[in-house]
Amino acid sequence: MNADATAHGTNTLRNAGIPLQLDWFETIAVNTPAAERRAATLTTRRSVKKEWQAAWLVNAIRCMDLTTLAGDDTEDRVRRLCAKARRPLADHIMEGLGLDRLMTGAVCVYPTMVGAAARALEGSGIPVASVATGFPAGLMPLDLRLAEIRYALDQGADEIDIVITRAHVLDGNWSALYEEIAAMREACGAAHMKAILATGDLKTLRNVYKASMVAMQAGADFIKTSTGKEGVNATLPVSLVMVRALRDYSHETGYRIGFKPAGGMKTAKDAIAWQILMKEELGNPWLSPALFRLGASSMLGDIERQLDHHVTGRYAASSRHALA
Ligand SMILES: O=C[C@H](O)COP(=O)(O)O
Repeated sequence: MNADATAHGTNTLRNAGIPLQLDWFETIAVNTPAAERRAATLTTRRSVKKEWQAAWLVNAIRCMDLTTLAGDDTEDRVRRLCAKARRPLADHIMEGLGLDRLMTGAVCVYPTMVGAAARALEGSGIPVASVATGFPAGLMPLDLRLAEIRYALDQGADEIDIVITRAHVLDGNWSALYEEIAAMREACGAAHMKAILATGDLKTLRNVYKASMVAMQAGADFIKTSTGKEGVNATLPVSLVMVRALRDYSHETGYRIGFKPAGGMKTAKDAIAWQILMKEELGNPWLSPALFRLGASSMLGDIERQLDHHVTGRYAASSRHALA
């Protein structure tokens, strides 16, 4: 195991991966109704109000991969997003909360936008995450997918969000999945790798557990639910199964793996629900950007609106909190 300093200065052990262990997941059974029931109770048993709510929302910003992954992205849009990542809340909200400094966990963009993001974030300490490997479908030859990782790194990416070949999961070809992810991890070098499982394409929660385990065995630093482009993106039952797999892997190996729900999360309520999941299933260490990221292109606006209300007692029109 090698010690690794994350972008936020928290020391953690980086997952080196292990040889493929089929017996850790081959016979796994997932009780879907029980997972759904457990996920449903997460948000009903706790009522988070006032200062506590504000603190959870500020933490959500610290853990957010502020994202733009659209076909009409431009360098201008990316620069505006980076400005928002540096200063996610209006001055009066920062003052009202008594905060001096706050920034997002990362900015997440397409590979051709990495250069613009890296320049705009220079000196901020905010990492640039790039999607790669034929995002979102991953249906490209492996050598081109690996070359895309190298391109993004060359442009200045600090983190790489890879996509897996869903067919390997649907066909139960675990060794092909393992080999692919291990090759990607090697191409990432020192950059942390998040493995996007595209859970909405994987058909069963059992497949979600198995794909999570293979990704971690192959050396993923984070497992991530979705690209934001599948028909169904991040859900709490899927996330519960992934964090249980993560907990099992950590228990077996001692490595702490990060979790990134992504896709379709838009509200402050979502931000709190996923943090409750992390706290209840894994504990406080998984509420820091080193081990938890919320991948979202349009959640920050609602969080800012709720924090504005907390500080001023009034709801501002959503147009006042433009972008993200
Ligand atoms: O990785 C992040 C996701 O692509 C963001 O999805 P979203 O646009 O639905 O928030």
